[in-house]
Amino acid sequence: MAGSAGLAPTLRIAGLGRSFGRVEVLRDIDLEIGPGEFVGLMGPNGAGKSTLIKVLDGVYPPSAGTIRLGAQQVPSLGASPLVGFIHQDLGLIDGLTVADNLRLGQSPLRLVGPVLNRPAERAAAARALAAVGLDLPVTGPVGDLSPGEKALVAIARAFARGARILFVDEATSTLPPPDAKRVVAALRAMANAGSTVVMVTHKLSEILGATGRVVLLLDGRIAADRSTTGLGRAELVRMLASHEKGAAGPAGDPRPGPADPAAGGPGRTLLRLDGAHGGRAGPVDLVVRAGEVVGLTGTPGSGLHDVGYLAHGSLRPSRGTRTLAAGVRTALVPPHRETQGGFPDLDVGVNLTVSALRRFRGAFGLLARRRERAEGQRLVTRLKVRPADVGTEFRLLSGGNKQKVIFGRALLREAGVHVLCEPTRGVDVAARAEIYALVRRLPDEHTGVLVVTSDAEDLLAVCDRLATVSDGTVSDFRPVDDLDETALEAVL
Ligand SMILES: Nc1ncnc2c1ncn2[C@@H]1O[C@H](COP(=O)(O)OP(=O)(O)OP(=O)(O)O)[C@@H](O)[C@H]1O
Repeated sequence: MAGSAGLAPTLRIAGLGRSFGRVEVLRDIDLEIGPGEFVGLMGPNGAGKSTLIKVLDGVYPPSAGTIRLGAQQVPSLGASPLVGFIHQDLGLIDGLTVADNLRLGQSPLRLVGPVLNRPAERAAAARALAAVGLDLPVTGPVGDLSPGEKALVAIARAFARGARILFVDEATSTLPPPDAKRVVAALRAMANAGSTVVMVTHKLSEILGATGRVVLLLDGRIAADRSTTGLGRAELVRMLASHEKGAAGPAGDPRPGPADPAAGGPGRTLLRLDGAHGGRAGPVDLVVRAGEVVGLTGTPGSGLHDVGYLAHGSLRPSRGTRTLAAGVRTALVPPHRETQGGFPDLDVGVNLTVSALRRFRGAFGLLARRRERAEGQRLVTRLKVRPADVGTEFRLLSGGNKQKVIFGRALLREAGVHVLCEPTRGVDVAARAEIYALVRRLPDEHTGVLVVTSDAEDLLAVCDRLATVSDGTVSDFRPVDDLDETALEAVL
């Protein structure tokens, strides 16, 4: 892996700041990062991590400060061929081949005149892939690759174009654990070969397992910058928690287990799928009862999320049946917040309450606006949405804060069956603990929960029983107490 890389130049950032209107999102950022460093950039949702990356990329000019690459002061790093940026949207085109994606934006290799040198392009593509430990046909479409392979192709492309400093913004947050591990291992190999990697992540295991240095951003400032040598999980959680009340860590409170049958649940079946087919899923047999949290996991392409949509009702079974108990409503946290989540131009308050307006209707069907806003504000505070104001436009929120609002909206619906797809995607350590606590409190004699996620930590923290989805079908359920994270990853 990561063959003949030249050394990365040293990056020096001094006094960097960025404001939007009167809001100072980044302040006094000083960082010096040398060749071969693998830096993990952490911080709560809304701390300014993505804004920092965007300022460095040149998307936003800085309001203050300087950026130096080697000996040279530059307005941003985006124009330098020595620097690559990998955003969550990887910038690949599914319909093009791997080789064409790797050459995207560059002039084609030619034999003579207009005649393309396809063999040379393919050979260069194979070399680029080998540098990230990928061995797959370069003539196949990128659309056929797994999400992890796509991320590796994006990294290979940056590297092949000469990048020796790589910024990776939460590229692993949507990947199942085995894929995320492959990506992080490829980045580690690049750093070992003399490149510089700066990776934004909320995953403590990635910081501790792969990086050599952690930079903690809080409220737009650097709150800690230290080597990860000798740093343990507990201390890392403490670093975060010392600034974020409630960041008890992903373990959080112990899972209480299914509601006591003597107290009325679990037992009553709220939802059942019998031989249901829809999208890539089917045949699916599934029961969600009151008082329990049921978990489903699987790899991308397994039909996992389609099982969620079938359960929620947004996907109608083309065959088989879906039965909801009388009077039971469903609520959904969709897996892809950027495209399915919110109303970008409406404010956070409306985004929270829009699916639950009937709760706020009084006499003559009039909306009790004040009560609606107060309820929204309560959830904003509870879920630690930043900025903590129901009046903020949804589109201005950071990724993790959008996720919290979408989760809050599902809570407000007061449904009988909550279908939560990837409920903690992109949220910080404190919000994750809060979401776990809220999910654990949901099931009662009227309410059941279905968690559909590739995140093993979610399943272990909140579920009573779980099964895997593969080729669209659901395996036998196992009590979660029979499994640990390693066992779960092995089934994925
Ligand atoms: N164009 C903008 N106008 C106004 N405020 C903005 C704009 N872009 C970002 N912000 C604000 O800047 C803050 C930092 O956002 P940013 O996306 O950098 O956070 P983050 O640390 O990457 O969070 P996450 O972990 O949730 O992705 C947020 O409060 C966000 O609302």
